[in-house]
Formats: sequence, structure tokens, C-alpha cells
Amino acid sequence: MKEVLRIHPAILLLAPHCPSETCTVVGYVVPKGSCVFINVWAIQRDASIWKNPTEFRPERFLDNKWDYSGNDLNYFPFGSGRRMCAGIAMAERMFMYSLASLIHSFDWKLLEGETLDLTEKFGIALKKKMPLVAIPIPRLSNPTLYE
Ligand code: HEM
Repeated sequence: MKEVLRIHPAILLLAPHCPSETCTVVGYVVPKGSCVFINVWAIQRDASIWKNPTEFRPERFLDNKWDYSGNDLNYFPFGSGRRMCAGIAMAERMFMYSLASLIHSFDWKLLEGETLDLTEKFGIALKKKMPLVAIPIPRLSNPTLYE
């Protein structure tokens, strides 16, 4: 889940923020009332922070260095600060439970001759450009378990 949200953050520009006072961030003056978008998509692919940033490598999180707390501004798919996502705990449980159920209950395959296309379509929420079409193959021993 962490690597998916690093490489394909669901809300790539976070929610627009508006400073209540003029402030300076790494030398840039941000005037009071500006509309600020944070490009978390680009930050989480920054080659000076992430080794081989465009590769999907979940093991980069094995050392538990990165979490969703928003305290590290190199990895914050749920935002940071006072207005960060209020649903992290729920999102994490739903994401993991749904994924685990789908993998536990079915084997999955692509249509004959198809390859996986992970091209993104930019918008308020990041989507796949081409919808995923996958065929579920039941793998549980007893069909009544699917009822
Ligand atoms: C994978 C799933 C989710 C992702 C990636 C996500 C991401 C985000 C992001 C990036 C923000 C803006 C934070 C900022 O601008 O600093 C946000 C705000 C918010 N999210 Fe989520 N979210 C997810 C699921 C949920 C769920 C399941 C809920 C509720 C049950 C939720 C409730 C909220 C609320 C209420 C805010 C606004 C918080 C505020 O403005 O004070 N989110 N989310």
C-alpha cells in the first residue's frame, strides 16, 4: 500500500491550501491568500530522495523509515499538518482488507494477449488511463464460501 501510494498517489496535488499569513518557504515568499498546490506526485518520485523512483519496489518500505504521519515531507500521500487526511486509519484498513480478500479468494489473469498498462491519467484524483480488465478465477475449495 505504501509503495502504491508513493508511485501513484491518489490525490496527486493534495487539497489546495491557503496561507493565512505571508510566509517564506525555502527562500520563496508565499503571499497570504495564495492558492497553494503541493505536487506530492513529483516529490515522491524525486530521484535525489528515492532510488530508482519509477520502479515499483515495495521492499523499500521494509525498514519502516516512511509512514503516513505527514512528518516527513518526502513521503506524505495523505497530506501533512492540520488539514491532513482524517481517514487514514479507515483507508488503510479498507485498502488492505479489500486487496487481501481479492487475492485470497481469486487468482487473477489478464485477457489473452493483453499486457498491464500502468499509464496514468492526471486529474483531481489520479486514475489509470486504460481501465484494468482482469479475470478472476475462483481458488477457494468450497463454492459456498463465495455466497
Ligand atoms: C487511500 C485513501 C485516501 C487517500 C490517499 C486520502 C488522501 C487525502 C489527502 C491527500 C487529503 C488532503 C490533505 C492535505 O491537503 O494536506 C485528504 C483529506 C481528507 N480526507 Fe482523505 N484520503 C483517503 C481516504 C479517506 C477516507 C477513507 C476518509 C474518511 C473516512 C478520508 C477523509 C478525509 C477528510 C475528512 C479530509 C479533509 C481533512 C481536512 O481538510 O481537515 N480520506 N485525504
